[in-house]
Amino acid sequence: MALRAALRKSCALTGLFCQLSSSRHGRVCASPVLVAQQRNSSTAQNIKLDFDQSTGVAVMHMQCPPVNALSLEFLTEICITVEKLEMDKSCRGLIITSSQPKVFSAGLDLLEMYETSTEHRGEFWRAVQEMWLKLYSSKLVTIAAINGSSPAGGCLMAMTCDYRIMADNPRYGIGLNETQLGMVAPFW
Ligand SMILES: CCCCCCCC/C=C\C/C=C/C(=O)SCCNC(=O)CCNC(=O)[C@H](O)C(C)(C)COP(=O)(O)OP(=O)(O)OC[C@H]1O[C@@H](n2cnc3c(N)ncnc32)[C@H](O)[C@@H]1OP(=O)(O)O
Repeated sequence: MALRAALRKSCALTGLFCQLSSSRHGRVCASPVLVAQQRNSSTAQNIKLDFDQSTGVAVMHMQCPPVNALSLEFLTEICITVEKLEMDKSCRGLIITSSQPKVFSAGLDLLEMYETSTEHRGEFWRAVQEMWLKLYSSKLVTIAAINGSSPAGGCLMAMTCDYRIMADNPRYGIGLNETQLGMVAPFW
């Protein structure tokens, strides 16, 4: 709550918060095709991007059903979207939120690690690393608007943003729980 109050006082971020409730004024950006093709991935189907050029604020709605699990494809889409926004000089802030009910992101897609090849897992973990490094080092002001549960990789994603705001609902959990799955994140 203190964070939210502090942020509300910040003139620089006023536009970003307005965007949370006014994305209908935004325009939808083109799909990030280029890098997707380089990576042999499909275009962004799991992200709805509202970008209001008058405020310079983009809202990335994650809509990868059912729970925004971070698959290789979805991680790639997220990275490409951030890259494209960073290349747009009129963009200064990014809000990341979820279109899925009750879940911000369920974290890494467990199916990417189950009975997949060593090579695939290598590519997957590189994409994980790239996602959080890209967000963490972004020149954009980044805000995670956490409107649902956000375990493990979902929490990581939120942590790498500059600010986090979480819906006040006791049913929504957030934290680094991956060790409970016997999972230790690799070094980077
Ligand atoms: C600043 C740098 C610091 C570095 C720190 C390092 C941090 C470590 C980095 C990475 C490690 C991260 C590892 C992971 O993320 S592993 C994944 C961990 N995630 C979980 O354990 C979440 C498990 N899921 C849940 O708890 C719940 O599903 C829920 C709360 C997200 C949603 O609950 P609910 O609405 O009740 O839905 P369901 O449980 O019924 O699920 C619906 C559907 O979705 C499937 N599903 C859920 N989670 C995942 C997932 N992670 N991957 C793939 N699929 C998932 C679930 O199986 C259901 O499928 P269905 O039966 O076919 O319908």
